[in-house]
Amino acid sequence: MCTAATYKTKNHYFGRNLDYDFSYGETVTITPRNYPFRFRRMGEIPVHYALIGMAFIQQDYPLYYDATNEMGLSMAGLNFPGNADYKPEDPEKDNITPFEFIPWILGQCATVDEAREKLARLSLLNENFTPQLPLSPLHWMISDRNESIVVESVKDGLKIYDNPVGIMTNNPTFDFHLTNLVNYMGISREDPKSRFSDQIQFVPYGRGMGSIGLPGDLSSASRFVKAAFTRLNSFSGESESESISQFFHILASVAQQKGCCQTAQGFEYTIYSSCCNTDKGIYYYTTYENSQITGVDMHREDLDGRNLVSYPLIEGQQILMQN
Ligand SMILES: C[C@H](CCC(=O)NCCS(=O)(=O)O)[C@H]1CC[C@H]2[C@@H]3[C@H](O)C[C@@H]4C[C@H](O)CC[C@]4(C)[C@H]3C[C@H](O)[C@]12C
Repeated sequence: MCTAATYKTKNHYFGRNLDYDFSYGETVTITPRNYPFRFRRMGEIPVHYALIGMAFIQQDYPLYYDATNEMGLSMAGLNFPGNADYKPEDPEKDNITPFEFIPWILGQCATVDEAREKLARLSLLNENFTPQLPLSPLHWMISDRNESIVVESVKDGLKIYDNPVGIMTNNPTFDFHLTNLVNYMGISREDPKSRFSDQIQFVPYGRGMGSIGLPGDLSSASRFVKAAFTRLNSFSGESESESISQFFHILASVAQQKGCCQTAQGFEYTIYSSCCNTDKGIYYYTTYENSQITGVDMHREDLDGRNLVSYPLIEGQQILMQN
């Protein structure tokens, strides 16, 4: 399971929980402007926007999970098993493999509107990175500081949804999540008013009772509702510290603790949580065992370089002893 989110104060923030049962060895990866992006069917883009995000580097290629470019456009891929359907080559379209999708959009687009133009010609090509690294079934959220969309390549084509909620999780398709949210319209941050019956008057016996019924389970549908409620009711100051603290709290509301979701390989857990200040190009993260927020600033690197820059995750707790 995974959850992605956006958040805006003075700056704009984009990030996600990466929930899975094992790690590929991903690193915070900066792709500078002059690293040549070679596409399987679309030739080479020698110069493009610089990117920062989380990626698994293979054969000197950044396989991004989520990233932001220097213009503040961001993108995250989340699992979409059983629904993702990638296509054979279509001579009428821009054929991009799913693992090239983040570089293709973030390398060239500054806004969601520009991404929409590229998406109008796009087909997601059914071609593996290598036989050892087959394609993952994914869907994506793309966001700038003003709006978000969701992209799903399914049996009957490429679907693009406006995402007014600024949250995304996993299955089923995105339209379900928006409809499902309506089931929770009675939930509120305020004390509930009794509408049970006019024959009996209820008085709340404690705080937080307006949110009774908000789901707390780990399913994708429930995480969507919980994260949407938390994000849409979020209140924080505008400083960097207050904003990223609030962002990590939104993600924490749907984080997964080891042991609660069993898989064939073990347990699904929140391997990392990320929060990118998309205006400043600073990528913050925590890991399951490192609650300290660590940051990597793309503008401290040579963005005109040609080589990938990779920061291994700091994974152990950084405990500050106070005595
Ligand atoms: C597993 C990750 C998604 C996490 C998630 O959504 N979990 C939910 C599980 S569930 O539905 O609820 O069961 C996805 C997100 C990005 C994916 C990676 C990126 O797409 C980059 C490459 C792409 C290659 O084709 C496969 C390896 C890979 C390195 C992918 C492995 C894996 O599928 C990742 C890491």
